[in-house]
Amino acid sequence: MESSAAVRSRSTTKYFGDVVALDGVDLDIPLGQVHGLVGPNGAGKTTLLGLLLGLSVADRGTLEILGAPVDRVLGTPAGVAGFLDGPGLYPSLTARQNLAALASLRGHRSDRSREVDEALEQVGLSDVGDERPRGFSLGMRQRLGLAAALLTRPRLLVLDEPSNGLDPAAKRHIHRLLGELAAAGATVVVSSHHMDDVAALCSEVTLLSNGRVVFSGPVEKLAAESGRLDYRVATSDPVVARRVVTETPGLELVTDPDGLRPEDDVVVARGPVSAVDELVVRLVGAGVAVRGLGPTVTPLEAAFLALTDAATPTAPATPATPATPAHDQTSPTVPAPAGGAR
Ligand SMILES: Nc1ncnc2c1ncn2[C@@H]1O[C@H](COP(=O)(O)OP(=O)(O)OP(=O)(O)O)[C@@H](O)[C@H]1O
Repeated sequence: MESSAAVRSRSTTKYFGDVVALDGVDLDIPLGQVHGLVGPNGAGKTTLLGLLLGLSVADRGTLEILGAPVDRVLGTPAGVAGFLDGPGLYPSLTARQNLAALASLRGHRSDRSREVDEALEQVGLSDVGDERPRGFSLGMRQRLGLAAALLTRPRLLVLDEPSNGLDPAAKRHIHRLLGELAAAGATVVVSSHHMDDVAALCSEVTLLSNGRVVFSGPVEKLAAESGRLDYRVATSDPVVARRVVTETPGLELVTDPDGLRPEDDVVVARGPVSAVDELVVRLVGAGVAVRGLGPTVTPLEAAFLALTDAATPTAPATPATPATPAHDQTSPTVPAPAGGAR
C-alpha cells in the first residue's frame, strides 16, 4: 500500500495495569528519515518502539505502519525489523552463523553467504565473522544485531539506543550507515538518551514525556524551544563581571548553577543570546577580559529539560477508565535464546 508516512499513530494508548505508558500518542513519521525518540526515563519510548516492532499491541487508538493498519495481534509488521534491549543472539554460533540462523527464522533466505558477508561488512564486523558473540563487547553485539536486521532489508528499522557501547569510530560508522539507509528510502526510528547523538543522526525528533508527545518535528526546531540558556562566562575580573551581569537588561545572575563546580573566574548568566552579546560589549567596555563563553548545556538539552519539566505532573498518571489487559509478547522480535525485548 502506498503511503507517505512510515508511522501514523492516532490516540495510541497503552496501559500496563494502572500505569499509562502511552497516553493518546498522535505521531507521523515520514518515510526516508532517521527519526529520534527521546524523553526522560519512563516516558514511554520503549513501549512505543515495542508497538512498532509488534511486540505488544495498543489498548486504544489506531496505528498504521508503512501504510498498513496494525492488527490487534502480536507479530512484526511486514517490512519492519529491529530489536529492543540488545539483540537476541546464539552465543555458541559464530557471528556469521547467527546471521544466517536469525534471518532464516524471519523467513528470509539468508544462508547465501554473500548477503551475510555484506551485512557483516556494513556494520564493520567482517574481521570477526567466524568468532562467537559470547566474547563480543556490547558495541559488537549491537552491530551484529543491526546486521541481522539489515539482512531482512527493512523499510522501517527500529532501534533502541543503537549507539550504546559504541566507541566514537564505531558510532560514526553506524551513524553513517543509518543515514545511508534513510537516503535510500528506508525509515529509521531510534531511541536515545544522548542529545548529541540525536543531533548528529536525526533529522526529526519526537519528545515524549509521561506517555505524551510534547514535541515532534525538525531537530533545529526543538533546539529553538530552549528559550533562555545559562551561559558560563570566564573573565579576568569576576567581581566586576557579576555586577555587569546584573546591570545588563534581560540577563539574570545564576548564583547556584546546576551541575557546575564554582570556579573563581566564572560567572553564570541566564538570558537570550542578544543579552549575552550586550554583556560582552559591556565587559570589554569596563576593561574586563572575556576568556571563555558558552552555554552550560546544548540548546537541544535545554529544550529537552524545559519541555519535559513543564510536562511533569505532580502525581503519577492513571487511566481514566479501568485498564485493559496488556497483550504482551515476551519473546524477542527474532526468536533467539539470549537477550531480547521486554
Ligand atoms: N512490562 C511492563 N509492565 C509494567 N509496566 C511497564 C512495563 N513496561 C513499561 N512499563 C511502564 O510504562 C512506563 C513507560 O515505560 P518505558 O519503558 O516505555 O519508558 P522509556 O521511555 O523507554 O524509559 P527508559 O528511558 O527508562 O528506558 C513506565 O512507567 C514503565 O514503568
